[in-house]
This record gives sequence, C-alpha cells and structure tokens, in this order.
Amino acid sequence: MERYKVIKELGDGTCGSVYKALNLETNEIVAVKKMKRKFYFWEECMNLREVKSLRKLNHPNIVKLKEIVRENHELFFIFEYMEYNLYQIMRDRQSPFSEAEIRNLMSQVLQGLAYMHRNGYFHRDLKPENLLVTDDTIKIADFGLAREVTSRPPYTDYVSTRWYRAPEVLLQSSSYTPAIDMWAIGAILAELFTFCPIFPGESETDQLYKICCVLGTPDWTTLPEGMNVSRFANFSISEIMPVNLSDIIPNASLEAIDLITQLCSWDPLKRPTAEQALQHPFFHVGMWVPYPLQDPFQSKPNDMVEPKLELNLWDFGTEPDDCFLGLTLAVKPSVSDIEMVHQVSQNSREELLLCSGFQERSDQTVMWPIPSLNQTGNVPVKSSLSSSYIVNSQISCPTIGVPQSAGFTISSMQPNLLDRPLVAVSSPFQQSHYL
Ligand SMILES: Nc1ncnc2c1ncn2[C@@H]1O[C@H](COP(=O)(O)OP(=O)(O)OP(=O)(O)O)[C@@H](O)[C@H]1O
Repeated sequence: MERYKVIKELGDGTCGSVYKALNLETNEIVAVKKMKRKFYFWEECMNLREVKSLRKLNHPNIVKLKEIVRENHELFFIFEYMEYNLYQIMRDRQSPFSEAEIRNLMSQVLQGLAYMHRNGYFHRDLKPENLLVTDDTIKIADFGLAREVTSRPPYTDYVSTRWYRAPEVLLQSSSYTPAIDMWAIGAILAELFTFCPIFPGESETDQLYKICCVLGTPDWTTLPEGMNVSRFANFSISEIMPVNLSDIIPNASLEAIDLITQLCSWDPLKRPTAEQALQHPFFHVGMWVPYPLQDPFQSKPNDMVEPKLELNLWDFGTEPDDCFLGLTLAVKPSVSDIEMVHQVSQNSREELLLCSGFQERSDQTVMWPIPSLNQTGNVPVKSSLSSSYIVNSQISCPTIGVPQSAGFTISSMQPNLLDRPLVAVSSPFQQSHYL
C-alpha cells in the first residue's frame, strides 16, 4: 500500500472506511476502502460478495473495482474515485433537480441495475449514499450486500438501510428477489424530487407505518405468502388511506408519479423490472407543456396570437432515435414570431422553442425541450450537475398535513415528506401534460 498516499477520509461505513488517495505511481486519484475485519487467507477475500460481484460486473454505471490488496491481514479495495454521493448532492443543493436531471440520473442507475440483474446479482442496499456521482455520470457502489439471484434463500443476514427497505424484507420474508432493488429505486426517485426521504421510519415498525401512511394499507390478498403480517399488529392500520402522491411530490409530472407508484407497490410482482422501468413513459418525455396551457384558449386574451399546430414530417430524421424524437415533437407551433433558442453544449443538446405569443406571462411560455441521447443512450443533463452545490443551504417550504392513523404514537417520529416542509417549486412545470 506504499503506492497510495491517503488524502482524506471519505466515509466510514459498516464494513470499512473509505479514503481518497493518490496512486503515487500513476498520479491517479482513487478511493481506497479498508475493510474493518482482518483477512488471514486470500480465499476469504475472494469469497467476499463485494469481490465476487464486482469482479464480474463491468458497466459504465457500476463503480469500477481496480485492484484488491491484502497486506498484514488487512484488505484494501481500490476503486475508481467518484466526487460525490447522491445524498451529499441532495443535501447541498440549493434548488430542486429539474425533471430532466432526475430522468438522466435515474436512467443511468436503472441501466446499471438492469445490467446487474441481467447478470444474476441484486444489490440489496440501494440508497442515495451508495450512488456515486462525478460530473454527469452516476454509478452504483457498495456491493457488500450484493447477492446472486440464484443464491438460495433464506436470506437471514440482511441489514439494509431501513428507509429504502422493501415491505417484504420488513415483513421478514426469507425469500426475496431483485424487486427489492426496484422498491429502493422508487423511494430514491421520490426523494430526488423532494430531497426528503419518502418513508423515513425510525424503527422497523415505524417504517411499515410510514409506508402505510403514503400507500395506504395493503390489499392482504396481494401480499406474497410467507410474510410476517403480525408486524402490522403494532398499529391500527384499518383507517390508513393512501395519499395522493402528487400532493406530496408536487413537482413531479404525472409520468413520474406513475413510475413511483409502480415501483413502490406492496406486491413485489407488480413492480416493474429495471428493464421495464426504462421503458416507462417517464423516460420518453420529449415535450413539456406547462399547466396553464392545458386549457389555454379559454382564458386567452383577444390580442394573443394563436399558435397553429402543424405536423412537419421533414422534421423526422432517418435514425431510429430521430424517429422517436420526431414523433414526440411532431406538434410544433407555427406562429410567425416564433423564437428558436438552441442551447448546445459539449454533452447536451436542448432546443427550446419559445412561443413569444405567450411570453407576456412568464408562466405561459411554451417550451419544447428536446432531449437528445448521448452515446451511452442517456439523456444528457446539464454539465453543472455537480458543480453548483452550495454547502449547507436549506430549502424551506410549506407543510402538507396528512391524516395520521389512530392508535399509533407519532410524537417521536422523524419528520418526513408528510409532516415536514416540501420543496417549493415555483417553476411553471409543477403540473404538465403531453400532447
Ligand atoms: N469509489 C468511491 N469514490 C468516492 N467515494 C466513495 C467511493 N466508494 C465509497 N465512497 C464513499 O464512502 C462511503 C462509504 O462507502 P461504502 O458504502 O462502500 O462503505 P460501507 O462500509 O460498505 O458502507 P455501508 O455502511 O453503507 O455499507 C460512501 O457513501 C461514499 O460517500
């Protein structure tokens, strides 16, 4: 390990401490994870789940394990270095993510996860701290709990982070599937909009209660067999009705709400797989129309230029992706004083058609963002993703009240989405619909 010079500590997890270090031979910055327990034989190291899974997985959205060093019975993993984890980014950001940014982050995570599941592994501990970000790229890290899909239940040693834990795990099902990762993805997706965990339970029982407060009580007939439903007996669940997710995640589009709803299904079989989630309309949004335009012509002042909507087939390219974009962009305004704004950056291209007839009221600007795919198939996000964080800033917003069930004490509970301020979003994108 003399080849590495420690620069600073990055994190102290359950299994190991992680350091930023410089490789003195190559001048490369790396992350060194020093395992807490001792390893007396190489076989022990090679049998670690983290090693077994990471050695087999090679994907742009999975953090790369570069080297394993055993020295004086101590084990070190040398990883590629990533600048932030997603938790730090959400904590330090001053403004909410745009939906385009969330789409970009989520599509990358899902691509990494789909690859992992395809190759027979599930992660079991997805949470914002385990999603690492550098510039526009996000990667899945911490494979300490990863399991082979074909490994045999019962899984008794599972201790994942509570807030992202799927109900079947909370209900002590001993055989669960990659669908537990999809639950975590749903919870993370919701959090990306609000910067508040959606199910911040303080104990396992409270975790179930928090889930019930959002989703309502489950339909008992759809819960898979083998779940220890007696855990629900700790609180009165009969009266808990589901909340409208749009009320607690007001800045999410209907597509995002639908995807979160599907991912956070009580029934693991109802959750989409990572591949299926990538096909969800949330990832294929090419056109945003702000809320006031849902019914624009009823309240339109007389002198306002009415846009003619026309279908220009020559706007369609010949590439498959162009066809897709063309279809989503098929309806285009043709007012005479249309302004076309091209924002071209190295990694992203977003064209905004600004319909000036609506510019007198800022919330009526018609915008057609045109996300273009980069080489990896991701919708690029603004390159400032990781550069604009302001440390320790707070976002404050109004409280949303949620009926709490009788018969359960909530006095000491951690505030969550339901009882804590929400991100205030003043953008015209609060509600949207697609043509
Ligand atoms: N490759 C990396 N580059 C930069 N930072 C990293 C890297 N890997 C891990 N970290 C940082 O170290 C923290 C802890 O890492 P990791 O989750 O791998 O350790 P752990 O001991 O398994 O933790 P946990 O208690 O979550 O299981 C991460 O949240 C992250 O902030």
